[in-house]
Amino acid sequence: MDYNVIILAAGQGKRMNAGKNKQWIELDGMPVIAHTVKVFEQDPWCARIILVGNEREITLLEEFRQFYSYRKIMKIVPGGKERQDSVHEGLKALDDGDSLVLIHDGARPFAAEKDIHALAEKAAETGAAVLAVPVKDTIKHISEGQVTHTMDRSSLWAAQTPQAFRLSLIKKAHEQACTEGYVGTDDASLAEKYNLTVAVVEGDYRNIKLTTADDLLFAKAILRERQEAH
Ligand SMILES: Nc1ccn([C@@H]2O[C@H](COP(=O)(O)OP(=O)(O)OP(=O)(O)O)[C@@H](O)[C@H]2O)c(=O)n1
Ligand SMILES: C[C@](O)(CO)[C@H](O)COP(=O)(O)O
Repeated sequence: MDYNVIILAAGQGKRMNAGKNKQWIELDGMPVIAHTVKVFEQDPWCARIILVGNEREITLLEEFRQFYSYRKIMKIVPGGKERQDSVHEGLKALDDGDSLVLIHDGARPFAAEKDIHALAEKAAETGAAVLAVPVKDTIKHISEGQVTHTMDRSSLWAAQTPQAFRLSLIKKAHEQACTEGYVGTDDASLAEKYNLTVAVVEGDYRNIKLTTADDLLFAKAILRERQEAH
């Protein structure tokens, strides 16, 4: 099995409040983005990486690629204002419509190879698949400071990345969304909007997105657990 991956690093990390793009925060002496790229550099199924970065950080990303001798990064392209715009830019860098593309947040450094493989296999079969985990909390619907109702948790799952698609399908969905001005918070939601079936592969709770400062505590614990396992 062969896939290409688009890794997104063109955000600002406002909620992390680190005074810089959160991709450059160091964990175990390596920036977050280096941990994320390493997962795919090491995965034999990954053929090519498209890295999407901030316009003003492209040179920094070129230097980063050289420093870590990452060989699979085929292109480093500037992203856009929203995550969806950045994915769209990444998709434009790929042109084999039949191929499988994975789309992944640079801010998720702990995706496990076995989950990536299960996801790729599922998308190769169905055209579109996401990693997700069942929600653990009770979820309330709130309006004007009051609970309107409690959701049925048995059908609620939290979507993660990577998400995997046949390139032609997700390109078409992104182009249509762009034309219509539709914005979704992930790529699968665009596929859903245009009536594509999206399969779910159960992921791992450790595949966190580093969003706020408290996520770094969990990240450090995950790295410590890995070191102890070796
Ligand atoms: N215009 C954007 C916005 C986000 N991302 C990327 O999408 C991933 C998930 O987004 P998120 O966690 O929201 O990152 P930020 O946008 O950086 O964070 P914030 O919303 O707190 O500013 C991150 O790896 C981020 O770099 C991107 O490539 N381009
Ligand atoms: C794509 C994503 O990581 C799936 O959980 C998430 O939707 C990104 O969301 P954010 O709004 O950019 O934090």
